[in-house]
Amino acid sequence: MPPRALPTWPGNRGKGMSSIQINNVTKRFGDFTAVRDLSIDIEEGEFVALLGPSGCGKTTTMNMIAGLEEPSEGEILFDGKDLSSLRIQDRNIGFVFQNYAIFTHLSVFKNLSYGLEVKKVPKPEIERRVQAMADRMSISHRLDQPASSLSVNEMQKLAIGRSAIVEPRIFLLDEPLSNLDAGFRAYMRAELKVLQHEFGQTMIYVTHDQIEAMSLADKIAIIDQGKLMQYGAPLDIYNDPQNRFVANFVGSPRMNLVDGELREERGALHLMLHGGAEIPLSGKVRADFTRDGSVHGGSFGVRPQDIYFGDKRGSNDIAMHGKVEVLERVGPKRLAYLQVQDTLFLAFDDLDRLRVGDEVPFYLPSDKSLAFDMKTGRRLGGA
Ligand SMILES: Nc1ncnc2c1ncn2[C@@H]1O[C@H](COP(=O)(O)OP(=O)(O)OP(=O)(O)O)[C@@H](O)[C@H]1O
Repeated sequence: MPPRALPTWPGNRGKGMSSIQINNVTKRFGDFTAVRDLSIDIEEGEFVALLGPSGCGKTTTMNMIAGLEEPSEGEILFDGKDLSSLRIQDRNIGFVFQNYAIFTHLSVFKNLSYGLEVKKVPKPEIERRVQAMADRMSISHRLDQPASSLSVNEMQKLAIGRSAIVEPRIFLLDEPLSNLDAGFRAYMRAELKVLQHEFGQTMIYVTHDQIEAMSLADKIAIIDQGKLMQYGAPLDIYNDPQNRFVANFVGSPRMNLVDGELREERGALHLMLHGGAEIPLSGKVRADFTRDGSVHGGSFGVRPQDIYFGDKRGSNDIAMHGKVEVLERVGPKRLAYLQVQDTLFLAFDDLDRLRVGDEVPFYLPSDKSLAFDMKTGRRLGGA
């Protein structure tokens, strides 16, 4: 792994960060609606990830913030002001795209100095700032070389340094790490977090990688088919997903989400799963399913990390029985695939005693299990 760069950047705190308000923004391309009635408040200095599957409207949202696309409806305010009449180059927004946008025929120095020259910064000041940024990015030994001679990893650092050097009020990053190999990607993830802290800029980061979003962002906006599904701090989203889409999208390994019909018999409520198994509901998750009285079918959600084996720990925890189909090593733990009729549950083998083929009891903790309405996908009950 490359060594951490030692010098720190003097930073931008208090020098021109921006808050951004996206108010009821819709973007249509002809008959197609790419973004629907989107509202997000971003505080100054915050690091916000736009997260969602391919084609959900992340880049379109980013382009509207940048001024590259106009909203069909709604408005975007910077520090409470509408900048739509300002030229893009006057908005003071920095970009880093997946494909770098580096001038490969120019030297590393020229790439770094370009934005400052456009702003007519005095020459000695340019030299000082280029040197400081090159030191910060550990590419100062490459300053005189053409950018085309850089490795992919150095190129990525140059792309970030080039945008950061002009100290934009807002930094937009669109999948900036997707071309990197896994090791350097993890390093750059950590490095970006440090840089954001040093630069102090408002950053918006587009990604379809939930691990990247969870580890980097102060807040995540999860988007599906142009609609905002949830906006909040990573842990709040992880612990308290507001709908089935978010529950399914966030978390690794994914949450167990099983669908079925509710059936009540002599006071006992069961979720009859489509694969033939049934979950006897009790405690909090039972109350969640029945709270509004109108739900007949639902999804039951429980994270693999919350299922347990051995002795029952909570009086309302739900006892199940399944066959260990597969054991898969994930780091220091083993992930068990438990077959219950036609339904599979994933759980971590927390006692490290399971063997493939075993028929074992396991427990679903009622207070950590989630209920979703099957029709709308909305969360029932809640934290
Ligand atoms: N100029 C355009 N004209 C027509 N449709 C467009 C245009 N730009 C984007 N779209 C469509 O809008 C939808 C959202 O695209 P967008 O690029 O914002 O998604 P995304 O979430 O960034 O996806 P990806 O991760 O694949 O880039 C897609 O279906 C895309 O085909």
